[in-house]
Amino acid sequence: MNKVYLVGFMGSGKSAIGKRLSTLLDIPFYDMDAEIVTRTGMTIPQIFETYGEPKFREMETEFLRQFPDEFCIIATGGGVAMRAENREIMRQTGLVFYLNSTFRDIWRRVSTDTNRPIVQRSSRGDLEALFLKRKPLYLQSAHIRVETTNWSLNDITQYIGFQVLRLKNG
Ligand SMILES: Nc1ncnc2c1ncn2[C@@H]1O[C@H](COP(=O)(O)OP(=O)(O)O)[C@@H](O)[C@H]1O
Ligand SMILES: O=C(O)C1=C[C@@H](OP(=O)(O)O)[C@@H](O)[C@H](O)C1
Ligand SMILES: [Mg+2]
Repeated sequence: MNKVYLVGFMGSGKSAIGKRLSTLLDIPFYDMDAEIVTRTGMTIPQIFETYGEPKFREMETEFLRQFPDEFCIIATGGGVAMRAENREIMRQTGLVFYLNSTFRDIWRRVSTDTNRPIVQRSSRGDLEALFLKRKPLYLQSAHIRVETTNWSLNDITQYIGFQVLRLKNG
């Protein structure tokens, strides 16, 4: 096990926890969205608008395929665990944590965000349907499920850090 992957729906805390976890464990952190933004020189909404969602999904898979072998934290985007190839790469190259949140928390966090094109084009009902549809695939991709409701970012970070050290050294 080398990489630590965080998966889960938009707003479940993957990026925020990934960053904290990287500080706690003193290992590098990569946010897949931020990496794709840097590589393309475009924002996520611009990529969706210019090239379309399928091309963005291809960029995500390409990122996973080419990423070097190193002990690091990777915050995935919320759609990454939907592709079988992505799930396979993640499970074979690392330990996958699913951050499980309630839809109520998710909606509170993301509904006004303009940087998530899927939120922009969805009603609350549409987004909740997507949340329910995706959940089984997050579960399929993950080695460990983390319940985040009523937990602070620091609590969740400490818990995942403890599990990583336990599994890496054990
Ligand atoms: N457990 C939590 N407690 C408090 N705030 C949270 C929690 N999880 C996420 N957040 C906040 O919700 C927002 C979205 O989180 P983010 O890390 O961007 O999610 P993701 O990368 O999974 O889409 C951020 O402002 C983050 O700080
Ligand atoms: O769930 C999704 O399909 C997406 C989630 C986003 O990442 P976060 O989960 O970090 O918001 C980003 O990759 C893009 O807007 C698509
Ligand atoms: Mg994120």
